[in-house]
Amino acid sequence: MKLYAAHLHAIAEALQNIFREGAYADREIARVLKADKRRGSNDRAFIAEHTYAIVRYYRLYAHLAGVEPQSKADWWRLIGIHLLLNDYQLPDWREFQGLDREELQSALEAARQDRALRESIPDWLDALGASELGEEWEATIAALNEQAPVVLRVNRLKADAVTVIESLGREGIVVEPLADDALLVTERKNLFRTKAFRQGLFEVQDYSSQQAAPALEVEPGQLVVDACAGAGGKSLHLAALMENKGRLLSLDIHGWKLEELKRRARRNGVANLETRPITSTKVIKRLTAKADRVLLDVPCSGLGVLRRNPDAKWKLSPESVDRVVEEQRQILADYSRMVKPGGKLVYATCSILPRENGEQLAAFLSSPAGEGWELEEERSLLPQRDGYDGFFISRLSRTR
Ligand SMILES: C[S@@+](CC[C@H](N)C(=O)[O-])C[C@H]1O[C@@H](n2cnc3c(N)ncnc32)[C@H](O)[C@@H]1O
Repeated sequence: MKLYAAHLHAIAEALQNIFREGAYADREIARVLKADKRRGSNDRAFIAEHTYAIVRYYRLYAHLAGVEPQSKADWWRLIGIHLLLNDYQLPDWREFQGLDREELQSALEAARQDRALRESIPDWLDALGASELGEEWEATIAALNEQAPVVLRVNRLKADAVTVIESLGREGIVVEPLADDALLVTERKNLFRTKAFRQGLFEVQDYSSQQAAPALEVEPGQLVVDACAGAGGKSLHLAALMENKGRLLSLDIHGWKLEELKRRARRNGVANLETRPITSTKVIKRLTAKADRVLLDVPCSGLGVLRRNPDAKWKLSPESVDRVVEEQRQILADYSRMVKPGGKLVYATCSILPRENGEQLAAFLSSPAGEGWELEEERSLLPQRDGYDGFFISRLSRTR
């Protein structure tokens, strides 16, 4: 593809804001793309794809460039390195002067000897991953640097797989059945503009994430609480599994996320969902021993979804991981009380660290709060083994 200076300017601006102004990569890319409405879908895809790739390989590229980028010229240098390593022919522009493909290749070979550099992650994260996952870490972090597959979940309140496949097919988008209600998108296209999406026939949701709601074994007519609902990816799935019958309470500490969930619920034809922001501990206390089912899709490090959110590598710290582990402990201890005896709870994370997953659960079960609970099932999903996001899903039942 021909290189356009305007695209590279947009990428440099996004990178500066992500790395120096603390912007989130997804929001910043959306902002940059919105700023110039004349761009076509190929231009937009180019900017998004290459910005993400440079965020992902930031440490490696900065090492090869020999700079900690601060200025526009520095970011252009990183962009040039990225393009050269991805077989682009660099135009004869002043910004790219001094960049040489062969020199770069030999510097890359040397850098590859060091895993943290090769995989472009901070040293502390490499040490943490190795100590937490042992031999599995090397393949896990390599898989987390690959581009994520795009998976859809058919909204069974409105459609079946065949309807979605045919509707998207009419708009030139090919999807293949994957398993259950999951469809794999074989070519990247803007799915959100399709008729099928606007009609609420599907949601974009990774296949690992699609396994959380079914694990809760909900039944139509139950009282189900999704206690960390966010914008509701899993609430929408729960409502479909409940066939719109019973009560689904979606809670979160951030009311604005629940507003987004309400919009999505309308599009999905969900009729049994109520949102409730957690404004005080009373919201949880009032539900003590009331729920048949509780989903705890807790805040986590997000290390299982680095493919989608590569900037998390640069935003996390050992301290922030410790903090989130403590939040999870608290949520598990307090929110599990909402389950009534005989009811069930799913504890899930999009992390690959045993500290946030199996160890967190084991600590709960051996604590006073875990008395009267039994572990029914636990599964760790790894990108290199299972093919999708890193995820942890466990189900507990309350015996008394
Ligand atoms: C992993 S995200 C949830 C994603 C969501 N379930 C989905 O499927 O789209 C975790 C959510 O927990 C929320 N959260 C953080 N601390 C919380 C707390 N103490 N109580 C309830 N929710 C909390 C965050 O705002 C965030 O939306």
